Amino acid sequence: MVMQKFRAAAASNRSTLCIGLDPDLARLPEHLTRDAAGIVQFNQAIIEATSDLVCAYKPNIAFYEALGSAGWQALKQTIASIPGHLPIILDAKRGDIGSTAKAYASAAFDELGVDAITLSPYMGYDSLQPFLERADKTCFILCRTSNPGGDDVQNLALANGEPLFLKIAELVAERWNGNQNCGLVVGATYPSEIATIHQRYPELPLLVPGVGSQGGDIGAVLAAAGEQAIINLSRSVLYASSTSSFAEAARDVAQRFLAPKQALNHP
Ligand SMILES: O=c1ccn([C@@H]2O[C@H](COP(=O)(O)O)[C@@H](O)[C@H]2O)c(=O)[nH]1
Repeated sequence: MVMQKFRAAAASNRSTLCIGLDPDLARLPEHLTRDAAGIVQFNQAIIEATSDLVCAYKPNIAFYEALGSAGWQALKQTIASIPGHLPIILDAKRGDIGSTAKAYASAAFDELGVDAITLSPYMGYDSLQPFLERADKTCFILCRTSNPGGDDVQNLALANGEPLFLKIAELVAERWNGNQNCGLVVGATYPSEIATIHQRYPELPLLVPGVGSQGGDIGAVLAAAGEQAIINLSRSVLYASSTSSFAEAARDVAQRFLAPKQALNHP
């Protein structure tokens, strides 16, 4: 079961930090080439500098797809550079009719070989089934996303007065998690919603983006969900410096993230 891989990495590094590998050509350090080769060098330096501080890495597929086939190769090289004991979450937000979902699942789990993926629930069970059936992989399903526009849909009130995102959490916890391989994506920008979700479904791991660049607060997330929160930082770590010491700067940010957390665990 792949959640064991997350737990083992979190325990050995004493960390629930996930670093998002979202390489933006325009923000690469000045000395690197602004192409797929530059991205691989950049990612490898970030991974080398931080692999003892994280419980996972999360490449967002958009940044690689934007470069066409060279980007796909850069993604594969990045994945190959991540130490095998650290889980890789592909942030792809997939979800489509069953036959297409099957191809998406094969691309992620067989071709790329990642451990986990993000999924959109809005086409329902059959659109997720090819992912959920893979008991050795973890599926993080969008529930309450970090962006302000998430309100437009996720906060719509159902007949019982509750917001739609709570129904998504219920579906995941009570119907889609037969293989015990589901988690939820919940934005750090909504800590009280995280607390509600965590209180109702304490067994579900939570992937929490939105800290740092989007304004979410680590302390509030930890108070809301504690050890169940895998907290993602992307831009605030990756672009801590644009100089040749960018990897050291990234490490510093990651260490600063860990400091209050370790204090929490080991008072
Ligand atoms: O609700 C969501 C779901 C996914 N994301 C993704 O996480 C990272 C966040 O990057 P930062 O630079 O730390 O803001 C990025 O890949 C998003 O696409 C999210 O932000 N919110």
